[in-house]
Amino acid sequence: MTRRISIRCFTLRFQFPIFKPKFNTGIGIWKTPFDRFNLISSSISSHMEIDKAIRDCDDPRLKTRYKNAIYVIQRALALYSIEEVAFSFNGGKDSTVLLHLLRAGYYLHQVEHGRSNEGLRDGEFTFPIRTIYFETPSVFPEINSFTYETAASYGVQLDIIREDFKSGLEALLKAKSTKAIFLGVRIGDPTAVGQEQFSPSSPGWPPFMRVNPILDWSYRDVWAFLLTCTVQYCGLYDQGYTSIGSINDTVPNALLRTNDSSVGKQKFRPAYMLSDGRLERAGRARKLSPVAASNGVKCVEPHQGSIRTASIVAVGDAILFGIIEDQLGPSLCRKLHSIGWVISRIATVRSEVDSVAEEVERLKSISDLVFTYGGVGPLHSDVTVGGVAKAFGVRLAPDEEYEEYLSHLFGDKGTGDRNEMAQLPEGITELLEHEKLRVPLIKCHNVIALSATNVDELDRQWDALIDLRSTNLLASSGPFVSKHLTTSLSDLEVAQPLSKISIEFPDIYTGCYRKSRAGPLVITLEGKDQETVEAAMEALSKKLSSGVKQILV
Ligand SMILES: Cc1cc2nc3c(=O)[nH]c(=O)nc-3n(C[C@H](O)[C@H](O)[C@H](O)COP(=O)(O)O)c2cc1C
Ligand SMILES: Nc1ncnc2c1ncn2[C@@H]1O[C@H](COP(=O)(O)OP(=O)(O)OP(=O)(O)O)[C@@H](O)[C@H]1O
Ligand SMILES: [Mg+2]
Repeated sequence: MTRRISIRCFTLRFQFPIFKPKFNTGIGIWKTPFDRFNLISSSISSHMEIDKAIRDCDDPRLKTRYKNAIYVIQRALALYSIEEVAFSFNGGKDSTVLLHLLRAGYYLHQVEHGRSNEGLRDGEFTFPIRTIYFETPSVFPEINSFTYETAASYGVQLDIIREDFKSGLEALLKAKSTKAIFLGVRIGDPTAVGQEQFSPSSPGWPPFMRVNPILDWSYRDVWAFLLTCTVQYCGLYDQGYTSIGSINDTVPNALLRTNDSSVGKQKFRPAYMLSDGRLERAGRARKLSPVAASNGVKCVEPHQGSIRTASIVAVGDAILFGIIEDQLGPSLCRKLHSIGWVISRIATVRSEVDSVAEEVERLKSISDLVFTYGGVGPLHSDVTVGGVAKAFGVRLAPDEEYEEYLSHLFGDKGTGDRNEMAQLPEGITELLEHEKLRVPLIKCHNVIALSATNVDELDRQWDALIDLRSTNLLASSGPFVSKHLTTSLSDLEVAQPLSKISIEFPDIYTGCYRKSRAGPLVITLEGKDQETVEAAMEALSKKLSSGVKQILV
């Protein structure tokens, strides 16, 4: 059964190695960022040396990524003339990688066509591809100066555009015949969803081909390349920035914060120290709460006293057929309730992609967080992740970071060449890592796919989620205060006074149950504010007068 297999999958112990870039460049071995500064002066500047640095390095994954990216660049240069292509450069790390790939790719393309001297001016290589930079008033000054300085260093002629992307591109295409634009977009970027290495611009945009040579590169590939090639990158990345937007929406990544507060100012480790590349954009949502950010909705930070809602989707035919009794749902409800969250719905669905997708799609728009459990694993009935992808309208794509976790768990006992379990919703997946978890939890916007298959595992995953303070996912919204009352009155006698209380105290939840038909009725009043709950209880006791047996706290 799915559930058993999943238990086995996730109970082995292993430690995912923090990304330690291999700095063996053939020039020297870097150990610390400090060493890196010493090396900058001897940094590689020639386009040929980029190619050599990669060939000489001992990182097979980087070599493969490089080879594929160069292949895409060469295909583009074969399909379009040099006048018909442009490069969209903004000084960010991804576009810096692409700049150097284009330098190497163009050189290799020329060599292939027996024209290795073209593009050389006074022994210096002039970057031959028209380069566009959309400069905005809200750009980080460090990014702006890096963009200009880099352009000057590598003979790049920058076309500065001070319009929005669409209008700027329209004007560019009118002025100069541009058929293809190179971009440093990578899978995982919100804008990458649905893109291939060659993707026509979207409907409504001016017509050109978007060429994405590093689409399949991971965060660590980017850093492995920049460090291996010893090329300069914008200094903000050494100050904890991991993905850079505008000054209004970008802060250093809290996951890189150091404990050193001696100087009274927060300090951050460099970007390449971030171990989980999926959290690269964690510094890109300063003004949004995590939940709202993932919904694309603007709202204030979560605060004590506000109501936060969760929904739960249990996936499993075995629950619906009555073969197993679901214990995780009630346990999760108790946990959420204990931190003041309101559970709006708990639904159990068949182990079918469409059933999961339908429920998740509905609940994700009415809840702050949706939890799923069941249906995670290697079996054909393990459809939850596929259902979540479908709910968000994205496809499943291989996820290297996750694959690495799984290969640590399974070794060679994977499921063949393509590990289906390592296919995650493309462009929207965040891996929630924690030392208590053998495998990180999968989070897609406001949906968390729990892999727990029993209450112990659920406890562990819950503790990890609570502990992930940097994500502030499960911030307490202020605990509920409750008071109970027992009465010997009948339901009919209680009905009217209770409905009056609901009207008088709209913020109070009321609930009634009897342990047995003949036993007393237990009424619960619950709310966030102690005084209101007490006032409601007093009002109710007065209304029931002699029928009240006991008030319990
Ligand atoms: C050269 C270029 C071409 C773009 N083409 C498209 C496009 O075809 N469709 C689209 O929706 N967005 C397009 N965009 C916009 C990007 O997808 C994205 O909105 C932009 O890079 C801002 O990303 P950010 O919000 O992460 O800063 C393009 C941007 C640039 C610079
Ligand atoms: N203002 C801009 N001018 C020119 N190109 C841009 C601009 N903004 C984005 N792009 C293009 O879109 C790509 C993706 O942008 P994105 O912000 O994801 O990456 P980046 O800026 O290179 O690196 P980072 O993720 O660290 O910010 C860039 O590599 C670049 O090709
Ligand atoms: Mg950027």
